[in-house]
Amino acid sequence: MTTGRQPGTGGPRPAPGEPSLAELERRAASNRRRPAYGHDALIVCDRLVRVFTTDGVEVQALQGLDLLVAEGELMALVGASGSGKSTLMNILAGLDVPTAGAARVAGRDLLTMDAGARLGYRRDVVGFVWQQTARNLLPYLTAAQNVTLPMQLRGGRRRAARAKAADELLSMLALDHCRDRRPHQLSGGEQQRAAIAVALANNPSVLLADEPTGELDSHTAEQVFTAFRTANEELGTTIVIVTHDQAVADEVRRTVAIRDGRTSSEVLRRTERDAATGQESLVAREYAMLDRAGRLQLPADYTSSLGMAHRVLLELESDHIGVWPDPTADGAATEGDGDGPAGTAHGA
Ligand SMILES: Nc1ncnc2c1ncn2[C@@H]1O[C@H](COP(=O)(O)OP(=O)(O)OP(=O)(O)O)[C@@H](O)[C@H]1O
Repeated sequence: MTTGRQPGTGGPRPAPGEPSLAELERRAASNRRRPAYGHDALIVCDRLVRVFTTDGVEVQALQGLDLLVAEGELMALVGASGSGKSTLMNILAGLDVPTAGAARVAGRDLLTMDAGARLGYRRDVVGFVWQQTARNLLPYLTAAQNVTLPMQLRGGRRRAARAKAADELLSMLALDHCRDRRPHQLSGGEQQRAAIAVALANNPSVLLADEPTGELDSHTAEQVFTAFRTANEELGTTIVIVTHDQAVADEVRRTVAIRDGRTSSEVLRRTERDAATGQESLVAREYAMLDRAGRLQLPADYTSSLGMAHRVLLELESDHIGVWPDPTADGAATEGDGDGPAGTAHGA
């Protein structure tokens, strides 16, 4: 990678009101004094690596994945099959251990926990909802008994208190009528909502869900998603949902895409109010991820359309970085093609 212009080696003077290069350098230096990565996040994945070895063949399921999730967030993870989503969820659930990197959830270090701490973590800190009902609910227990079971296993609450807490959870998720039914007497959507109640039984900090609406029609999926939203809003539970369901991904404020074992892009949605009409609308914007080494994954369709490969030219401007194809490369778009920089990284 070649930089077209280095700070301090010339280039146009900043326009009035724009920061000087000395100012940009000062800002860069102060960035270096920032607190540790993810110090205030509830979930911190720092250059997470997971390598599986089967019959001597290595698969790098996670390849230095960075992810921060704030307390109280409700967010979605998306990505093609094999991109590493389930591997990440299994690590966050305390069911698998990363090969390298760091992972912390609610202050617990997922790499160094011993078996006892791991058990406590799975019982008290995280709850999970899987796609397959059989993994979520015991078939011979009623919905209420399924919800009280994790409380019983944890201990500390009397029977009446457990029953009351289970009733409250089922009621919050609009499942009062299912209280005394066994899983086979519940619809698919009711089963998944009961699974959410079970996952919330011990009031975890984090609720993880892997394809929770994968086997449901869109109307039922919507009801299940509403249950997640209720848990997030009423109990403040931080929720991470892996999904292929675009409708679910569109409902949350932040959707993180994973590609080849790394976070590659994020879509943030926020409500904006039109200053003139006062009308509110939801605006979604896609961001590329800049990792802590400064690496940026440019979308393949952007780079291929401009013939970018291996080397690019960078240009630092006061408010963005321009990314240009290497004019010496075979097949690269020649300078003057198009009418602007090949790619830009505003604010990067
Ligand atoms: N236990 C394992 N042993 C060997 N390879 C594995 C194992 N688990 C996952 N992998 C491999 O790691 C990569 C990531 O798999 P993972 O299941 O995390 O992807 P995914 O994004 O969840 O896919 P899907 O959406 O299909 O569930 C894949 O190449 C997969 O084959």
